[in-house]
Amino acid sequence: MAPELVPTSVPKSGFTTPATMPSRAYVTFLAGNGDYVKGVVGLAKGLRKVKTAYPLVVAVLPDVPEDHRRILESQGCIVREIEPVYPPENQTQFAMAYYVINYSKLRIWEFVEYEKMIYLDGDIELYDNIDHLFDLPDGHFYAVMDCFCEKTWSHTPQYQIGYCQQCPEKVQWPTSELGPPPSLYFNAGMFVFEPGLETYHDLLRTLRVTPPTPFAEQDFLNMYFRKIYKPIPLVYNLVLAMLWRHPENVELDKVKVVHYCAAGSKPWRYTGKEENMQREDIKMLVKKWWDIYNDESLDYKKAAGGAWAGGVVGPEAASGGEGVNMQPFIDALSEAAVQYVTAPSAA
Ligand SMILES: O=c1ccn([C@@H]2O[C@H](COP(=O)(O)OP(=O)(O)O)[C@@H](O)[C@H]2O)c(=O)[nH]1
Ligand SMILES: OC[C@H]1O[C@H](O[C@@H]2[C@@H](O)[C@H](O)[C@@H](O)[C@H](O)[C@@H]2O)[C@H](O)[C@@H](O)[C@H]1O
Ligand SMILES: [Mn+2]
Repeated sequence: MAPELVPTSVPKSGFTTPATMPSRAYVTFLAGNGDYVKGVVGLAKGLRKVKTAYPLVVAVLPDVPEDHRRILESQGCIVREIEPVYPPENQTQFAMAYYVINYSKLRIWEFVEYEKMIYLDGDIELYDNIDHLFDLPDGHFYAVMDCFCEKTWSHTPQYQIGYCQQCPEKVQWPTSELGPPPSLYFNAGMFVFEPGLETYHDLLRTLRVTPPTPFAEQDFLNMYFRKIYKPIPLVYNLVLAMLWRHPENVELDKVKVVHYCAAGSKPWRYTGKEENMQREDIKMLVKKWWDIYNDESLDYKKAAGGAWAGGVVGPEAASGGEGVNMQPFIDALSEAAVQYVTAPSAA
C-alpha cells in the first residue's frame, strides 16, 4: 500500500481579486445536451464541500446548450467554449462509441492563463481536499494507474493472459513471448498537468498522425506522456472496478476522489440493474454523490460585492491556513511512484 500521503494541514486557501486570478484551477469537460451536466454540478459542489481554494473551469463543446452553461455559472464555474478535436479518419471500434468526443479534452492544454491544472472527468466526485497536488514538482504528468481487468479491455493481450499492473505478481508478464511488459498506464479521468502552447500544438500535430485506438484520448495521452508520467496513489482516482477487481489495493475510508466509470455507476443515471451495482459499497458511494448534489447549502453564493472568491467555494472560503510544508508529502509521493516504477510490470 502506498504510504499515507496527506500533508499536515490544508494548504492556504484564499480570496483572489480579478487582477490576480489564481494561476491554478480544476478543469473538467462537458459535451452534449444530455445529463452529464448533473455530473459537473455534483463535481462543483463537491469541490466546494472540500473547501478547495481554486476555481473550476468547464471546457464546453459548442453543443452544450445555453441553459446548461447558465446552470454551471450559477454554481460558480468558469465556462469556456472549446472547439471539438477529432482523431484522424479511422475504422477503430472505440471501447465506447462516444469516446470519439473525448479527444476534445486536449483543448485544455491551451488554457495557458493557468500554470497548473487538475483535470477531473464530469463523473468524478471529491470527498477530501486534494489542493496539495498543485504543489507537486513541475515537469511531470501525474495520474492514477488504471486496471485492465474489466471486459472493456478484452481487446488487449494483458486482459487475454489475465495480467494487470495493479497486481503484477499474480500473472507474470511473459516477456519471452510478448516482449517487454506494457508501460505503466493511467486512467485519464483525473490528472495533474501544466497547460502550454508548445505542448498543445505538438499534441494536435501528433494526434493527426496517430491511428486511434479503443480508449481514444486516454490511450493517446498515455503514449504521449509516457516519459514523464508519475503514478500517484489510488486515493486520488478510485476507478470503481478496483472494488471488485483489486479489493486488496483499496482502503475505501482513505479514498479522496471517486470515479464513477464502471458500467451503470453514473449516479445521475443509477438504476442498480447492471453487474456489481447492487454492492453495498457502490450503493453507499452513489448515495454520497446524491447527498452532495442535493445539498443546497453547497450551492454557490456570490461573494459579497461580487468579488471573485478563491475557489468554487462561496464567501465562506476556508480561512487561510498556514502555508503547508509540502516537502514531506512530495518526497513520500515520489517514493510511492518509485515503488510502482520498480514493480516488475514497469517497462
Ligand atoms: O456525453 C458525454 C460523454 C462524456 N462527457 C465528458 O467526457 C468525460 C469522459 O467520459 P466518461 O466519464 O463517460 O468515460 P468513462 O470514464 O466512464 O470511461 C465525462 O466524464 C464527461 O466529462 C460528456 O460531457 N458528455
Ligand atoms: O475515452 C476513454 C475513457 O477512458 C477511461 O475510462 C475507461 C477506462 O478507464 C477503463 O480502464 C475502464 O475499464 C472503463 O470502465 C473506463 O470507462 C477514462 O476514465 C475516461 O475519462 C476516458 O478517457
Ligand atoms: Mn469518467
